[in-house]
Amino acid sequence: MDYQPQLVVVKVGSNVLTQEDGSPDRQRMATLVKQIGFLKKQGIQVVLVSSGAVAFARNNIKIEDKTESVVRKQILASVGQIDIVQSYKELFQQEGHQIAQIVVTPQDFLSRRHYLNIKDCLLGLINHDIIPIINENDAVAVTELMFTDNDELASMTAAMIDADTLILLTNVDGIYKGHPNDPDAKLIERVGRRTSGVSRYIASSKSSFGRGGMGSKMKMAKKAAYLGIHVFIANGNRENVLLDFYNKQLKATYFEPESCKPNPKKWVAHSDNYTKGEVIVNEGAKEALHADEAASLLPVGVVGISGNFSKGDIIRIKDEHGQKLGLGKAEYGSRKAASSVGVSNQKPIIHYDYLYLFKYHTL
Ligand SMILES: Nc1ncnc2c1ncn2[C@@H]1O[C@H](COP(=O)(O)OP(=O)(O)O)[C@@H](O)[C@H]1O
Ligand SMILES: N[C@@H](CCC(=O)OP(=O)(O)O)C(=O)O
Repeated sequence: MDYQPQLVVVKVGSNVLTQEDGSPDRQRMATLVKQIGFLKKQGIQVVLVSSGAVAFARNNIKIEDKTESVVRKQILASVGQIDIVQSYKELFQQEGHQIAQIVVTPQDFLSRRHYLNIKDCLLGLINHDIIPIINENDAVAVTELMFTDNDELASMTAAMIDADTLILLTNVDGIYKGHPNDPDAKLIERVGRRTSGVSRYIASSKSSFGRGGMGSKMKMAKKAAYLGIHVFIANGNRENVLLDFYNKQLKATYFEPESCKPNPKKWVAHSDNYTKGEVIVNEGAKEALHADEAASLLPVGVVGISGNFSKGDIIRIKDEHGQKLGLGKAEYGSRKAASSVGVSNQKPIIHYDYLYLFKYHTL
């Protein structure tokens, strides 16, 4: 953990920003803003991914009982987002910082070009010393068009801007070997490349306003660490959580980063829900992909193609038993791919730099 952070993505969960009765916890928000101000004074750039839009509006507006749940959420989020950003604006202003609001949907990450547009915008803001505050555009992102939660959005953002650190702030100190309310449950302090069996400790229970739960936090943390990012799951309700991070005294579950991966691989890794087609591979290809040596996927190991995809689209890789193995960017479209199934001496259908295997984030 001995490194000097320079670009940090901090994600704040709804629970950190709300009191037990569900009302906004502006005191907590102020404490976090002050600490982000401190990090910035030390020369560390910070991007904030903040939940809380729904939670900030929940106690403020009365919605008719008959309102459909999706519309209810849309109303709450679009009202609450103003409040949350207004509060951040006032608090950051007191610390002498300017902020910018970015609201996104998963579709914004779909094409490489659009992805790079968001990246340019974020880096532009950072280079002008403005703190970007990101949230999902909950007013339009509904049902299957949503991020799993803001942990996914934060992990995507950290990978996109090549951040060195991702801090996921929630209402517990990290992942426990048991339920966090159980006094005998021990905190898992470090997760490395070879750590396994963590998922068995994850209970499906969520904090009262959380969306994805600890399972999604863990998956995203592991993915980001594989891509080369230092990841901490820590307790945003602890008074000095970000100062402790700076002083290397943070109580947290820390995910050790592996070697930093090229940016295109980071994009592919987060495209799980947006695939346009599938390639089915045989056992030999599966072994080659899972070997320690880096390997691209060649048509000779492909036994089937499905879906209608074009060059540049993200496709899913499955084995012959239907098990999902990973993702990659198609080097050619489905028609050409289908004609080269099983043929040797062909150019890769997925190049290694654009390949992501799910084995990297299972724990
Ligand atoms: N093994 C575990 N260790 C820690 N927390 C866990 C574990 N299993 C489930 N949880 C739950 O995960 C919750 C945090 O996830 P979530 O509700 O999504 O928070 P957030 O709103 O901060 O994103 C904790 O409040 C806790 O109840
Ligand atoms: N975008 C939503 C939060 C969604 C979400 O992922 O919440 P959380 O699990 O608390 O980080 C909002 O601002 O209310």
